[in-house]
Amino acid sequence: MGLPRFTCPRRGDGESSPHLFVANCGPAVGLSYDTIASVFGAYGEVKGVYAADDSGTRVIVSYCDNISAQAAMKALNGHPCSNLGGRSLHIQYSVQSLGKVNTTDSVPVSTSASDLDIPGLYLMHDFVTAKEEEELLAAVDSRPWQHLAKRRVQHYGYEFRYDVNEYPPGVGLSPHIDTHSAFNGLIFSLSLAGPCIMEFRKYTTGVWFAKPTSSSDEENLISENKSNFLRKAIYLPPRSMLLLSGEARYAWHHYIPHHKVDKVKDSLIRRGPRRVSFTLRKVLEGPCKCEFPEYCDSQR
Ligand SMILES: O=C(O)CCC(=O)C(=O)O
Ligand SMILES: [Fe+2]
Repeated sequence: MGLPRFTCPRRGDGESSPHLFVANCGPAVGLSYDTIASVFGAYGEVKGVYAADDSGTRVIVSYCDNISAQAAMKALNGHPCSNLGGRSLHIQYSVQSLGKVNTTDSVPVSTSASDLDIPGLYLMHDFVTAKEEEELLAAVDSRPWQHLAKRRVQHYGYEFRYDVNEYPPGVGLSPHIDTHSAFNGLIFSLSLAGPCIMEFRKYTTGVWFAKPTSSSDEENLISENKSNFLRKAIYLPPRSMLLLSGEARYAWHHYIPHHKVDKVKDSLIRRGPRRVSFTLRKVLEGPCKCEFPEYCDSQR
């Protein structure tokens, strides 16, 4: 299956395109493609709304003609839009190129940690029973959630530890390494309610510094050179426990793609209404002394 391919906006693309590259807009910020199509439809006939990348926050709105695109650009660029939850969109012209993007442009997803061959990575299936899962979900749902831009969290212990994360469909997490100087060498993550895939990246030239949720990370993600890292991915079913230790914890970025459907071997697996993860970390006393200084904020 293929989708139309659009090139990133370039200087000089001018106002000659019926295709708009729209940032700060998409399922990861709570705007469905139907809603976007209907809002942009006020300025002309919309041929389609497509994901511009896998961030969930950038889309291509494709009109039948340039005039409609110009009208939408004028009306919507940089202005808070009440029909889009008050969001201000950042719009640029984009151009459609020949050919199709292969939507399977993703790394093969393994179902067991041993297939990935990343030292220190472990996945235990059925770590809790269905009954325990239900009880854990009921326990967190009885407590207040804190709303972040794309997901909800609950903190236990220290305030900066995001120990329970809730991801709605289509929402993931930008690539990051949990800060070495803040937490010790073991990070556990228990997946409940819905599945997802987790991608691991080892950057071969330098480190890609990132905080998980800032929009500038998404900019970095789009512009990064995809050949400078190794990629591997694993399927995290509900009730499984992931352990990141050693090299997996210290040297590999982990990333949850912003997908609604994941391709796992030959199956397409829908994310489900939500995924809740219990992330368990231990606060580190003193500097990190890991064996991966090139990735370590204590040793740089
Ligand atoms: O949701 C998960 O399984 C991982 C969360 C995570 O990586 C984090 O909070 O740092
Ligand atoms: Fe993390």
